[in-house]
Amino acid sequence: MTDSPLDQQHVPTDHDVAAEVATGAGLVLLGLRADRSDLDGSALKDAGDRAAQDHIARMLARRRPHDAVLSEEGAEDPRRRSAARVWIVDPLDGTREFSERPRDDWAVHVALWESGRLVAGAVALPARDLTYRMDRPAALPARPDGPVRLAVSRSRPPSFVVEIARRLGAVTVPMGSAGVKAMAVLDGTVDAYVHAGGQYEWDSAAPVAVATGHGLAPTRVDGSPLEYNRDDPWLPDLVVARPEVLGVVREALDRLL
Ligand SMILES: Nc1ncnc2c1ncn2[C@@H]1O[C@H](COP(=O)(O)O)[C@@H](OP(=O)(O)O)[C@H]1O
Ligand SMILES: [Mg+2]
Repeated sequence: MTDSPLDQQHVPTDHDVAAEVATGAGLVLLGLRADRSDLDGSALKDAGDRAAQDHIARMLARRRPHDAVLSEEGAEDPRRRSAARVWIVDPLDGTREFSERPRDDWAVHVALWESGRLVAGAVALPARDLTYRMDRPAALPARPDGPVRLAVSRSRPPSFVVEIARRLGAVTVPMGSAGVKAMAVLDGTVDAYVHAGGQYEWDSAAPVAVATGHGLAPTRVDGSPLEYNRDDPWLPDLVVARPEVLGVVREALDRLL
């Protein structure tokens, strides 16, 4: 029996939408960076934030018109407090690195929160031509012997994380963007990403969705669950660790807190 034309139509899942929207915004950002050589520094950051936000808002309105959106660059959407489905978006994470051509450590984050949990998400790393998806996990590469490798902010490494690294005898690996750091755990570049001292829900939602899809169990630094779509989107700390180091990282965090 052959499928009817309707059966053959591909109905995009929420995962597909997250990946399509994040990848598409990444292409817009790459184009902007290539075409607008007249822009630099804060002008390029602002243009990037705006172009990616416009693309994402337009695509989500087209693909998922009934859902609310919480975006770093968007106006507060009053529907989001009562909505069952909210897209949590950072149109350009690692804005500073985006503005420093030719750095590639910047990302686009698109996640979907539904009734209390993250159910879809994608992190695009446009300058590396990669999009990580919650629903397409790859096995983590084997961990090499040696000290724990911790991803930290290259521009403002939190003193809390520097102290954790000292106590663990860890090597710190500086890079921009929360999404890039979380994906560096998945691609085996580092063993863990620990952050404290300030961040918002959009900085971690999509990276946490993707890391969860890859079998990891991200938490707050005190081990409590990460909660999204709260009234105040301030969500200042995060731990994403591969299983082999989670125990020692947790122990160091518990001692310091
Ligand atoms: N102390 C802090 N307060 C607020 N946001 C912070 C922060 N430290 C890091 N972030 C945000 O987390 C993201 C990753 O930062 P970093 O590259 O330093 O690790 C950046 O997002 P944006 O680039 O979207 O602003 C940055 O603004
Ligand atoms: Mg961000």
